[in-house]
Amino acid sequence: MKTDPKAAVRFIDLNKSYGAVHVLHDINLDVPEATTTCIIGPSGSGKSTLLRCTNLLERPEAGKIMIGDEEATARDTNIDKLRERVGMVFQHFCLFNHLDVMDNVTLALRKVRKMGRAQAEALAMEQLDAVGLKGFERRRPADLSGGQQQRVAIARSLAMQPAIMLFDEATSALDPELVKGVLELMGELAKSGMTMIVVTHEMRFAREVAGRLVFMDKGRIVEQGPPDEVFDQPKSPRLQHFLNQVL
Ligand SMILES: Nc1ncnc2c1ncn2[C@@H]1O[C@H](COP(=O)(O)OP(=O)(O)OP(=O)(O)O)[C@@H](O)[C@H]1O
Repeated sequence: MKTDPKAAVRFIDLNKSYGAVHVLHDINLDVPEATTTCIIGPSGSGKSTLLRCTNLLERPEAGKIMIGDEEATARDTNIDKLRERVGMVFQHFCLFNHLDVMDNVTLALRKVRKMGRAQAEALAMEQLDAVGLKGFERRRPADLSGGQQQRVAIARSLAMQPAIMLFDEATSALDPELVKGVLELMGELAKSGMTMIVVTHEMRFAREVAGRLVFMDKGRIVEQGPPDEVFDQPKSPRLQHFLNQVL
């Protein structure tokens, strides 16, 4: 296989099943550094599963995932350390509703990183400021809009200073008027040089922000390349059919 020497994440012959259902088939993919790789494809094609394997929320039963020079799928991987390096933002935010914004953002810094409260809060303030939520520190998630909750989730991930960020349909649960702001924030993060893998149904975002686009169908990577090429010159009938439906 031809490999990218600067790959931040490398999936090698990855296979994943849920019981008898084989969901990922022989995935081979290099995710370049400092680039946004968008994964698109029909519902149930395995996009989220691939993302969730990347930080071991799911364990593949065959194949390897390399994060830089380290094999994430090795038996002795320290999962906390892996998730410090590989942050993840979910569709449904996954905030702790009984904690305020500041405590949501600082929790992992204090419990996983063992950082003192003052230092953790200073770091959290920087990130809350960066996502436009300065002044919201003492609010509870229930008192925020969905877009603001998603910004808290992004700030929480960024506070851990990850090398790679995973976004799993981060705007799918938002009211339409709140989608734009979160996509803009993700776009800024991409421009800043963060390595990102983004599962999305937002085709405009994928075209404008992605450096690389990956089309999955039925658990396989069917096509990949620069967004303009994938959108404008789809080779496979499956991608052509998908684009006809979503564009
Ligand atoms: N925890 C699970 N247990 C059993 N089957 C699962 C589980 N998670 C996902 N699946 C199945 O695996 C397949 C791939 O699901 P996945 O969520 O990865 O697809 P997707 O492309 O992200 O879909 P969507 O765009 O709808 O989110 C689907 O058939 C789904 O039903």
